[in-house]
Amino acid sequence: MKLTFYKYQGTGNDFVMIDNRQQIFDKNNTKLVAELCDRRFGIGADGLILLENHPKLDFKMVYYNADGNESSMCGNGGRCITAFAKQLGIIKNKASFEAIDGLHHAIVENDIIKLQMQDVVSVENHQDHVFLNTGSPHHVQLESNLKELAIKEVGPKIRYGQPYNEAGANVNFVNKLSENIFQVRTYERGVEDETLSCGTGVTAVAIAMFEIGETKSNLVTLQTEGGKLQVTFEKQNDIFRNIWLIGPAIHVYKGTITC
Ligand SMILES: N[C@H](CCC[C@H](N)C(=O)O)C(=O)O
Repeated sequence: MKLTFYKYQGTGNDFVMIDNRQQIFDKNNTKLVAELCDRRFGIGADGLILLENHPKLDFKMVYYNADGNESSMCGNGGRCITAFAKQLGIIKNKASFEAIDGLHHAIVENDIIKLQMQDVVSVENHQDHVFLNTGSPHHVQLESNLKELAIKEVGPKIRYGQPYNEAGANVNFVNKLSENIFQVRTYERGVEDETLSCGTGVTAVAIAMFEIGETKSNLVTLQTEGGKLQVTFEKQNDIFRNIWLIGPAIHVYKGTITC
């Protein structure tokens, strides 16, 4: 089969995007998804995203990690699919779409996409880390020397360790640069490697830093290996609402592949 795909990246978190409105893609073919995401034998990406029709909303988003398995919400992917929908002429500068964690609204301002994330109702503040779910599960811990951090060794130990085990969590290491600017490195579940940024991850970091008092600002800048992201939110009665993930989403190239 000849497959047309679009390569997108959001602060270095990259995706194979497929217009699946005609339902042409074999969604149960985990091996195919992993092969397409393979950086040596395939196109290469952190994940694969299907854009599908929705009966009421602009579109539906289906997300797969690079290991080929469908997974939880991808924040950078949500920003990239919004840019993709605009490129396809499905939307102009606003979108409402369904993802695995529910309804999302998005706003396009040139290359910058603002994506509304689901509310966060629980933030677990542990002794040496914070755990919360921003559409995907995230472990957040402060780490002063991110430059020297052996993330490929330390990341999996936490991702597979207690209490996450096989189901796992994404692991975010944070260094505070100023009152409302934090440097972040992320080891991602399902990619099983460091990604240059993680959208639900930086959202988790911003909320976690506010929760533990490392910032009093509700507009937080996250410096990732792949670039700058911003997160805004409001905390009302112990619930974090009106959460927006803001940053670039770039079309890299369009291609075809026989598979
Ligand atoms: N790997 C994550 C999903 C993608 C998250 C990330 N790419 C983002 O931008 O939020 C997980 O399995 O929980």
